[in-house]
Amino acid sequence: MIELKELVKSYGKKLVLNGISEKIETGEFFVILGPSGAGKSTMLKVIAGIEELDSGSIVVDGKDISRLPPEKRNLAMVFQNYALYPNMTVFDNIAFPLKMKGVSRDKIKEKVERVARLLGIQDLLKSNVTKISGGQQQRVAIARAIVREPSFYLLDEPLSNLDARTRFKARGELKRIQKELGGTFIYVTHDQKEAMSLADRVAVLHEGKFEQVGVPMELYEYPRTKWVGEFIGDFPMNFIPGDWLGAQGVEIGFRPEWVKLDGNDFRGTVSSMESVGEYTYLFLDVKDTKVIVKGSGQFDVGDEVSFSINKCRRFKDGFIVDQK
Ligand SMILES: Nc1ncnc2c1ncn2[C@@H]1O[C@H](COP(=O)(O)OP(=O)(O)OP(=O)(O)O)[C@@H](O)[C@H]1O
Repeated sequence: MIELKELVKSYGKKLVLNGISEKIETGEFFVILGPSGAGKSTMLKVIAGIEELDSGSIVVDGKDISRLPPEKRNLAMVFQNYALYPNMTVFDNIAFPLKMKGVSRDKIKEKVERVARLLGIQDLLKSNVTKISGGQQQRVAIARAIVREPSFYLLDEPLSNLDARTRFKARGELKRIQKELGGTFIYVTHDQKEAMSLADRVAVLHEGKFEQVGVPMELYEYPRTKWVGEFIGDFPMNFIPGDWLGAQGVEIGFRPEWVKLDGNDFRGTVSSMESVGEYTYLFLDVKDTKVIVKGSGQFDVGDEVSFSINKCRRFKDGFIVDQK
């Protein structure tokens, strides 16, 4: 288990991590999600020991590693740009950390071949790393991290250089590899889709704190704050004054698909639209508020649409009131 205890980190006057605590289970795929500049990379750097904490501690399997230098922390880090050694073969890249440790040649061969098989790159071992695709390079980077058998892994948006389709495939692969390894992954991304599809649990980083930590469905269904409701989802959660539905002193939050079109509670005018396959997201002006609803069929800007809300959550002072 990895315990993050009251992590605080600032750069000059800028407080980036403002007392973060969480326990990450062994074998968990833990994703830290936040917008650009939220402090995700900083979080990984303090765990890795590349940046020093102002205060707080990191305890791994009961041992405080916070004051250890990076190389003594027994973790592996995979970055956005894989930083592979360009003039070496795939084999030599993967073997590199083992050579540094003085592992014997036979043992290196055995280990490299094993991780290469795990990642499906066994046929590329003799290739130069600059002559393989981005997706393959990414696997080499992961193989190089895995081969050291670290106690856990830190991944900083490792899929962000891949095109959308390869990325989708790579996510599935990564999840499979993680399960096969039984490794603990701490993975940071600003892409909520990626977070939702990979994570056992997601931590939403906002203003130096984990604003919510939970399984993906929980974050989607019961966002702890309005901010999380707007941040998670292909489209933000809608918010309307409670009194529209007869509820005083609260705001009502609902997802675009939690409505029934042609229902008779509200009317709105289509101001724009976005088609996603067979569905269309309609951006409506309803009274003085913007509301997004999901529909199917033909619509035009300027159309009048009526709808009712099937499911909703109540929020007070920015926080959810309804419990699961
Ligand atoms: N070495 C540094 N010196 C000063 N400020 C820094 C340093 N590194 C990061 N920051 C600042 O700390 C904040 C958090 O940066 P960080 O890179 O951790 O964010 P991030 O969530 O990873 O962003 P992104 O998704 O854009 O990579 C930013 O405001 C950034 O400008």
